[in-house]
Amino acid sequence: MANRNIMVLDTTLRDGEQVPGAKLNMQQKVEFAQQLKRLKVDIIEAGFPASSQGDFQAVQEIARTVGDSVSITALGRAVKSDIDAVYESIRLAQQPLIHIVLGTSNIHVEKKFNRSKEAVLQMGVDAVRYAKTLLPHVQYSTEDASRADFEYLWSTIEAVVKAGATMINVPDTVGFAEPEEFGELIRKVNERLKNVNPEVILSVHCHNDLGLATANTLSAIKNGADKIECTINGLGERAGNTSLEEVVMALKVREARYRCRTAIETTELLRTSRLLTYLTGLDVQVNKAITGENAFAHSSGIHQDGLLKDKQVYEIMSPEEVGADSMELVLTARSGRHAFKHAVQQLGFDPGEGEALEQLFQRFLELADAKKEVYDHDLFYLVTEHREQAASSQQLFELKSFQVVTNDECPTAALSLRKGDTVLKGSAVGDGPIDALYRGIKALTGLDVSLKHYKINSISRGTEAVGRVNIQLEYGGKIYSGRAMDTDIIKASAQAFLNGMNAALLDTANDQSDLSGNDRLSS
Ligand SMILES: CC(=O)SCCNC(=O)CCNC(=O)[C@H](O)C(C)(C)COP(=O)(O)OP(=O)(O)OC[C@H]1O[C@@H](n2cnc3c(N)ncnc32)[C@H](O)[C@@H]1OP(=O)(O)O
Ligand SMILES: CC(C)C(=O)C(=O)O
Ligand SMILES: [Mg+2]
Repeated sequence: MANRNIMVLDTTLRDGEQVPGAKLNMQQKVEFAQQLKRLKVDIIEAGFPASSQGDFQAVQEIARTVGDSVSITALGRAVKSDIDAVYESIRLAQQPLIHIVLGTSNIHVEKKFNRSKEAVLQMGVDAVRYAKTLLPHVQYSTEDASRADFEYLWSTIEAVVKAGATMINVPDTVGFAEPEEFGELIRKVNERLKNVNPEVILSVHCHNDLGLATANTLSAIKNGADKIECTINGLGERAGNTSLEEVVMALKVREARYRCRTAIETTELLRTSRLLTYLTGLDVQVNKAITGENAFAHSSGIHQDGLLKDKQVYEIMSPEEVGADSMELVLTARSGRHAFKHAVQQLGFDPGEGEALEQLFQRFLELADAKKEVYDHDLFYLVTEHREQAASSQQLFELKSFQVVTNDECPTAALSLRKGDTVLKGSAVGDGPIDALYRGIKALTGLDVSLKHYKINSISRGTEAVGRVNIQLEYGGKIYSGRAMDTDIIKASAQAFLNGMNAALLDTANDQSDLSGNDRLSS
């Protein structure tokens, strides 16, 4: 049996934008919509045009500039003026779709609208009839469906389908459903819907209040849903929406079980997630499935050993499949001899055997206990010092001291670095303290690097919180990462930048030795 196609509607620009702090301007929305097109989503929900002139214009601009090969929709209430705003904003797209929402649960009908069920149902029918005079494609969302009385929900669906709705969206608006129950709801709706009009597309829209959005969406797919609504990074009202990357990868990795596929270009997933983080300033938790920083990082010895023997031992999908760099082995005091040996060999050294290896490994453990994470340049020092090859370590930079003065006028950084036996001192001004620091480091090292990514997270609470800084820089056409942790976030920022530079220097040294056929770094 051929795999079933599941349509993907991305609502990051509508439900995702309902998150406090996630407000984007028009240019940012268009940039994100362009990335969604590269990701190959089927439908982009671009906004709620009746809410403000700014949102109307953003939806219109997305429809005009991005809506040539991807369907564009926007949301409105079951109110004529909202539907007019939706129509006017999306009509320039090639495949415009009007989206109308109206509550179906007793709570919504009684508390929000204070009307009879019949009156609310009629509002929905009238809204769909009106929308159909404007466009052929109309989606109707039965808001709060998972808490609705089933027979009332069904009469609403039947009535709006008869009025011309071409898509029925069943939302778990408040994230109340659990997977078995939601699957059963979709199975029942699907069964009846196919008898009324088999052409109508059945869609689901889940929220994550109990952390079940992905599970509920997958359960709905198993039970006949043709279309899913999701957001990148699971961004959305309250605890968020179904995370697009999680459902798409679950369908891909467990294809044999679901027998469903989406058109999503999975290698664009991480790029899309990073763009959203950059545009909104809302970070992804480090252990978030698929797009979290640690999603493909392995730090314990038994896992690292298994992965080095065969990636499948601890990897169910390859990082490259979602657009991430290849798997990352993070060296910590929980790492074992296999991972340590591998890292030393990657640097171009021979880690030795027997007693020699054991001595080196014990020194590594001491360092790892003190430093939490051990980076390439730490290993480099460890190995070269151990072998009395101090001359080779002349090329790496170490932070000796720094002072940053920050004010409105000209934030300034004064710092000194050590390079082998030489101490380099200098200062710089910048747009802010980190900018001043990085300008100073660049001037002292003389390395023409460009900073591509800077991220800081707090990894503990209180005034003693440890800041973890991750950077990416470009040097010689390649991207290098650096990270560092410290209770002083300015120090962590300087150290991460230097770690990235040292990684670039080590790589360059290795490339040169490869070219000359003379392994300069090995003993
Ligand atoms: C589950 C969801 O995510 S639904 C989408 C949520 N998105 C948004 O709310 C978009 C942003 N919202 C807005 O900009 C504004 O709330 C607007 C423009 C929609 C409405 O603003 P206002 O006219 O000032 O109304 P306000 O928001 O205070 O109240 C909502 C009104 O719409 C009514 N309403 C709510 N949902 C619907 C609906 N689906 N269909 C028709 N009327 C509705 C409410 O009953 C209330 O009407 P009332 O004044 O008669 O009691
Ligand atoms: C508009 C609808 C689909 C919605 O966002 C919800 O019910 O959560
Ligand atoms: Mg929602």
